[in-house]
Amino acid sequence: MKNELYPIFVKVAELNVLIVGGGNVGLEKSFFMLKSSPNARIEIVSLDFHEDLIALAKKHEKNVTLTQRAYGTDLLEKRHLVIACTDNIEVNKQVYYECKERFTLVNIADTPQYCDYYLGGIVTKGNVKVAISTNGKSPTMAKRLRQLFEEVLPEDMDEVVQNLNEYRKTLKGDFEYKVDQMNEITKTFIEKK
Ligand SMILES: C[C@@]1(CC(=O)O)c2cc3[nH]c(cc4nc(cc5[nH]c(cc(n2)[C@H]1CCC(=O)O)[C@@](C)(CC(=O)O)[C@@H]5CCC(=O)O)C(CC(=O)O)=C4CCC(=O)O)c(CCC(=O)O)c3CC(=O)O
Ligand SMILES: NC(=O)C1=CN([C@@H]2O[C@H](COP(=O)(O)OP(=O)(O)OC[C@H]3O[C@@H](n4cnc5c(N)ncnc54)[C@H](O)[C@@H]3O)[C@@H](O)[C@H]2O)C=CC1
Repeated sequence: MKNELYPIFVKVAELNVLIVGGGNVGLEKSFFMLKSSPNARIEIVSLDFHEDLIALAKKHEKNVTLTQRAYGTDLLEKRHLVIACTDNIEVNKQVYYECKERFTLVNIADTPQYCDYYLGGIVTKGNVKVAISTNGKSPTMAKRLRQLFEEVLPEDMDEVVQNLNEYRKTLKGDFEYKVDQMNEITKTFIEKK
């Protein structure tokens, strides 16, 4: 079997994200989304909130709001992405079906059959980001791979891409010439020692 998921890099700071459920799982999902995207615009709705989630929301108070109430369909209005992780399976399923009706992308955390998309392991080095998925087969391995890439991707990775961006601006010539030049100077990166 091969992973056929299609990764895209979404500007969550410009979208409306709803998370339903503010317990352990809600905390984990919010934590990793905010680690990758500190300006993600998120509303978290829950009957009650994990204390670490309250602290996390405070740290990101510009863009993260906590709303204490039960899930209701009205919450889906104007949402791009929804994640549900309540401890009530019926509520999670309701969120899933109501999102599907609206063509809103939905993830019922930790329940692959109720996900339009999966959250991945994410490594960020400045402008460079690597996202990892095991096709839902082993989230623990996604975490381990994330930790591995955090170690092995060089710290100066960001400097390299910044310099390439600057260098490209100095090039005169048509698009094809620029592509050739950019490929030429980055060739050694993949050459075997
Ligand atoms: C399908 C997916 C759907 C989704 O949630 O998006 C999903 C599903 C499930 N997670 C479960 C549990 C755990 N999840 C983690 C951790 C992470 N899970 C994440 C993503 C995903 N989890 C999606 C697939 C991603 C892919 O394609 O690989 C990460 C990468 C991203 C994130 O959560 O933001 C984040 C690591 C972040 C990081 O460290 O970088 C750990 C590890 C730990 O906590 O140490 C455990 C405990 C170990 C265990 O139980 O196996 C269970 C079992 C629940 C049960 O017991 O019933 C299911 C259901 C199932 O596997 O069937
Ligand atoms: N904690 C874990 O690591 C794992 C949890 N799960 C499952 O994931 C689900 C969530 O787990 P936890 O986050 O640990 O549970 P939790 O009990 O810590 O959090 C659930 C949250 O959902 C909220 N909630 C319940 N009904 C609601 C409603 N109608 N509207 C809005 N919010 C509502 C509660 O107020 C609570 O904050 C559970 O079904 C659990 O069995 C699965 C695998 C691992």
